[in-house]
Amino acid sequence: MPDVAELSGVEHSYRTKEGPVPALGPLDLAVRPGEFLVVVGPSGSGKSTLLRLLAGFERPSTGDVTLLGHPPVPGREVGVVFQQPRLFPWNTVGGNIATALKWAKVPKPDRPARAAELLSLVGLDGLGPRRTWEISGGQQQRVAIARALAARPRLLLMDEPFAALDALTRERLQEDVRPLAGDGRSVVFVTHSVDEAVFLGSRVIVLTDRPGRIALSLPVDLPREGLSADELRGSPRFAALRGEVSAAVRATLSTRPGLMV
Ligand SMILES: Nc1ncnc2c1ncn2[C@@H]1O[C@H](COP(=O)(O)OP(=O)(O)OP(=O)(O)O)[C@@H](O)[C@H]1O
Repeated sequence: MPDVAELSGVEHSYRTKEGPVPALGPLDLAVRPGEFLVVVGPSGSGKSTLLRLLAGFERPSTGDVTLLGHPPVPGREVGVVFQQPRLFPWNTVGGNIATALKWAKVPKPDRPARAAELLSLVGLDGLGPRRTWEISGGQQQRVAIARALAARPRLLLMDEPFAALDALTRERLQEDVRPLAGDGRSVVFVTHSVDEAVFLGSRVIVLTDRPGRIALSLPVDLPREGLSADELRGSPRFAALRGEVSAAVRATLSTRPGLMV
């Protein structure tokens, strides 16, 4: 099967008044069908830039980005989830989903059933009529995930989506998001948490300090089914992988002055 997305020879700099700021690359990366790719790296190493390139929000300064064989078109073909849910506050949970289904050009008669299916997928059955301020932060982020899945994207991009949540809610969401990659869908997920990376990823890449290049690309050989979340997190293999990723992250910081994570 062809790769879902590909970056070849990509470098990206932002133009500023003081001159170009190199943010990413040179870098080659393929997102494979069904993979859960987690990106870890120091602050400012270009993780969000990588997602912005995949979403088509930015064009690379050098090299090529392709999504399903052509340059990505912003707002189409990928679903994006940010750190903040960014829901429409004047709308209900169901209304937020309905708007996404409308944008995704789902025929009107099909929308109620599809909205119910999406809410069920993210564990929010029956919460359609609630206002967005009547649900918790974790539930709001679940709505954001459902909304991002409305158009059945082949690629879901998630930029530190759980960073603002408490530890317990975060673990619950990790457990629910882990199965989202698979048949017909790949996920690229950015996080600062090594534990989160190893738990979620079928592959973890570690970026170097800015401009981010690939310091480590590590397949995660933990079972995707059959073990409970606690069993996975407590397994010796999980600890070994976490150690490997942590060491690579520490190595990227070793050249930095002072304390920066
Ligand atoms: N619009 C912009 N204009 C100028 N420089 C930018 C812009 N966006 C990002 N940068 C710079 O590019 C570099 C990479 O930024 P990016 O946000 O991709 O990093 P990151 O790894 O996601 O960081 P963090 O972990 O802190 O969210 C940083 O040095 C940042 O300051």
